[in-house]
Order: sequence, then structure tokens, then C-alpha cells
Amino acid sequence: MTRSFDAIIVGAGQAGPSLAGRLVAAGQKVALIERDRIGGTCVNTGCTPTKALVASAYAAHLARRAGDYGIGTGVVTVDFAAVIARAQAIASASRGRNETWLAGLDGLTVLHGDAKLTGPTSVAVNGETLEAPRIFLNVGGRPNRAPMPGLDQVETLTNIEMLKLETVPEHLVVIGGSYIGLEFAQMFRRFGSQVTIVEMAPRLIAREDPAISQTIRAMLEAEGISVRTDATCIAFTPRDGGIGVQVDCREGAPEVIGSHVLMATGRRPNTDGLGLDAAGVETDERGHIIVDDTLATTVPGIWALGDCNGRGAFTHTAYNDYEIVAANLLDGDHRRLSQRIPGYALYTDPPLGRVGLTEAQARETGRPLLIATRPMTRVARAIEKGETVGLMKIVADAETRRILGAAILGVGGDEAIHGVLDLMSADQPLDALRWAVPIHPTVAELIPTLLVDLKPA
Ligand SMILES: Cc1cc2nc3c(=O)[nH]c(=O)nc-3n(C[C@H](O)[C@H](O)[C@H](O)COP(=O)(O)OP(=O)(O)OC[C@H]3O[C@@H](n4cnc5c(N)ncnc54)[C@H](O)[C@@H]3O)c2cc1C
Ligand SMILES: NC(=O)c1ccc[n+]([C@@H]2O[C@H](COP(=O)([O-])OP(=O)(O)OC[C@H]3O[C@@H](n4cnc5c(N)ncnc54)[C@H](O)[C@@H]3O)[C@@H](O)[C@H]2O)c1
Repeated sequence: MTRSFDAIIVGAGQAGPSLAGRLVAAGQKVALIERDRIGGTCVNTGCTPTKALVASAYAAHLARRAGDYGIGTGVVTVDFAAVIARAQAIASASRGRNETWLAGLDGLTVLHGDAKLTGPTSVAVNGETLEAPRIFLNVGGRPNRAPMPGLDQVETLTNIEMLKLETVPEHLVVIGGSYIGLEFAQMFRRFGSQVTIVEMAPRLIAREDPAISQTIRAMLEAEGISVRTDATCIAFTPRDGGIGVQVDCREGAPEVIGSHVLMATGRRPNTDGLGLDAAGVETDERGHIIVDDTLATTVPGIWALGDCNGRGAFTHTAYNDYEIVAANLLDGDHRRLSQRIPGYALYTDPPLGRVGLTEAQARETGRPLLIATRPMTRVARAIEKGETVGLMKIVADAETRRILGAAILGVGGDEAIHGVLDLMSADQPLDALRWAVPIHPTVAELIPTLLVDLKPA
């Protein structure tokens, strides 16, 4: 049996549902196919539950530090079952809101099944064929367990299984010191685990400037987390009562024994098994779908949005992909991927808010630079809150007087960075903010001060 639609959307993650909403509002007949849970990674096993867990971990940490503020709490305990239940409840409420909204959309057919392209205008799902002149792929990604010796002999966890744990691991060994690894490492330390982070690069979150990596390492070590970098010969061995992880070839204890191992070594796109060959859609060497500046694939009439196109790896980039596609197809707009200013946050405590280029990337451009930094120990709000770890940094182009990038590693950094992000998005010179009158006491109030402090570097 073949059913015809105006558009087929594969994947109900961060772009698909919103696009479905816009298309049906424009009078189109749309099929939205999801093989797992509505909401995709972010809602079910990513942003939403992990940020809920980060909040619980912060509560435990602050309670333990209550004496610093003149407050007594007694012994602080962690009810891990309640912590997980809270995170799952927040995620399922979010999923439920999405499901209810989608179910109420006239013109939308939601199908639960594994979709596969069978041609440039056709998709097979649950034994039937759907036809449409436009197909939108929003298939996301999944954890990538980097191949390592012994991996097949031991049981390891990903972010998905971490959310199903019933007890706090005695010793959590985290392989990979980037977003997933660092967020889980800190939260589980605060829940009571012994934690070791094992990273093959010379420093944690190695895409950031060295001062950021060093500060994050120091703040994690101050909480009792053990960090092993330069771990280029990781291997696993089953051991009595745990998993032996060979972590270092040159110095330090050569092996740590963990009760649990979290693999946080990146993600891979869900493009294998999607039938891309049958439609002629091309991918790059990592399996990401190749798209142009409008998110169009190599096959006319097929677009790829979100993590599966490798042009973003965040919920807000997936959502922005939807905005670009919808604006161009439905509003006669001319929005482009290249107009996007890259911004993101790492939700450790304190968080790292980031936008644009790092200093290293800015130097590679060969442009004359202006740089200003400020430690959080000189930010009134941070001092008052008793959370002075971190630094703020802005890098600007001395000629164009445009900000090239910024980092705020500190309390409220995920929010305050938007002051810079918005200025960059508006394509305004840094002088536009110099005379702004920010609110005291905030972290963001130091952004105009930093702009005044910019010096050739
Ligand atoms: C632990 C963790 C924490 C994160 N935290 C953050 C954060 O704080 N902030 C942030 O911005 N980002 C975060 N991310 C990243 C964020 O989750 C992703 O960037 C985002 O979900 C990508 O959205 P997407 O729509 O591209 O894909 P997804 O959300 O992965 O959705 C894709 C959907 O497609 C479905 N699908 C795949 N193949 C098929 C098929 N053949 N047929 C039918 N359906 C299919 C999948 O089941 C899935 O539901 C986090 C990720 C993880 C893993
Ligand atoms: N706050 C956020 O926005 C957030 C939070 C979590 C996840 N995410 C998204 O999820 C995606 C996946 O996150 P991630 O942290 O798993 O991936 P990542 O690609 O950011 O980092 C993987 C880390 O693992 C290390 N690594 C890779 N292979 C290794 C090996 N063999 N041995 C030891 N270390 C190894 C890398 O050097 C790197 O530090 C990211 O793209 C990110 O966008 C975002």
C-alpha cells in the first residue's frame, strides 16, 4: 500500500516536530515518523534529564557547603532513586507535552516505526510505502563507543544506561573528558561516587583555550575527581569486583579499577540503515549527511536537519536548522546556515558559556586581536554568591571592532554569555555595548567593562 503526502519527516527530535507544525499550518499533509520516543535525544536521554540531574547534584553540593554561608543542614544524604525519578519525571512531562501537541495537529500523521528511504521521493515504514515530493531527515545520532582493546569483554555504559542506574556507582570511570564526560563526572562525584576521568587528549575539553581546560580540571580535582589525560593506550580487563581500565602508558598508576565505566567518546549519526543509497543522498566519511548552506542534501527535494548533518551538535543548532528550512520554504526568506553564530554551554558547575572563536582559532585567522580577561574572583556577584571559580574572556578584531568570540566560565556563565552572543548576532561593533548600563550585581554587568579593558594581544 502507498500513501501520498506533501512532506515526510523522519525523526521527531529537535527539528522534525516544529517543522511538522509549520508545514501543516501552511495547509500541507505531513507524515512524521519516529522509531523511538517523541522528543529524541534531548528530551529523553540528553539535555533534559541531564540538566535535571545537574540541578540535583548542585543542590547536594550547596547543602554540603551550607556552613560557608552560615547555614546548618545536618548530614547531607542523596536519595538516588528520588534523584533519578525527578529527572525522568521532568523528561517524560516534556515528552508528553510534545506528544499531545503533535496529536492535535490537523493534517499530521504520526507513525511509530523505523523509516528507510527507498527512493528520492519514497520512504518505507512498518511494511508500507509513503510518497512525498519533499523529505526531511532529522534522524540525530547515538553514542559512539570508540573501539578499544577489551571493550567487548566488559560491560560499559552510555548516557542512556546512566539514566537507568538504580544505585550510585562506587567508582565511576569516565572515558572522554568533554561535554558528556565532564557533566556526568561532576554530578556523580556529588552523588557520592569516586570518579576518574580518562581522556586521550593532553587536556580536558581540548577544543577550548588552555586556561579554560586548566581551570575546569582544577575545579573538578578540588572536588576529589581524579583526572588522567594523555591516555593513549586505554584498554579494558574484567577484574574481580569491577573493570580494570588501563589508563596510562607513561606515568601514574597504569590501571584503575572501576565499578562502572561510562563511554563518553562522542556520537555518530543515525544514517546507517536509513537507505540513503537508494535515494542517492551522499554522506561524508563520518556518516554525516552532506548539506549545502540551506540544509539541502545532494538530492533535490531532500533536506537534512540537526545532528545528522554534522553542522551542529546541539539542540539549539537542530532547532535553528528547522528555522532556516521553514523560513526559506514557507516565508520566501533567504536564511543560510553560515549566518549562524556558534554558541554553546558546558553544564558543569560553574558552567562554561561560549560563543564564536576561541583565542587559538582567532589567532589562526591572522587578524589583529584585542583581548580582555577577568577572573571571577573580581566579579561582585560571584563573590557574594560564594562561587568565584572561573574567568571571563573576550577576543575582538582590532580593525573591524567586531567581537570574534567569548568565554564565561563562572556562575551564571551560560546565561551571561548571551549578552555577547546577541551583540555578535546583531553584527554590531563592540563600541555599541560600551555605554550600556547593565544591572548590578550581575555577571553580565562585567561585559561592557571587559570591552573597555580590551588590549592588543
Ligand atoms: C547526555 C547528553 C546531554 C546533552 N545535553 C545538551 C545540552 O545541554 N544542550 C544542547 O544543546 N544539546 C545537548 N545535547 C545534544 C542534543 O541532545 C542533540 O544535539 C539534539 O538532541 C539533536 O537533535 P536532533 O533533532 O538532531 O536529533 P535527536 O534528538 O537525536 O532526534 C532524532 C530522532 O530521530 C529518530 N530516528 C532516527 N532514525 C530514525 C529512523 N530511521 N526512523 C525513524 N526515526 C528515526 C530517533 O529515534 C530520534 O528520536 C546532549 C546530548 C546528550 C547525549
Ligand atoms: N552541554 C551541552 O550542550 C552538551 C552536553 C552533552 C552532550 N552534548 C553533545 O553531545 C555530543 C557528544 O558529547 P561527547 O562529550 O560524548 O563527545 P565529544 O565529541 O564532545 O568529546 C569526546 C571526548 O572523548 C575523547 N575521546 C575520543 N575517543 C577517545 C578514546 N578512544 N579514548 C579516550 N578519550 C577519547 C575526545 O578527545 C573528546 O574529549 C557533543 O557533540 C555535544 O554537542 C552537548
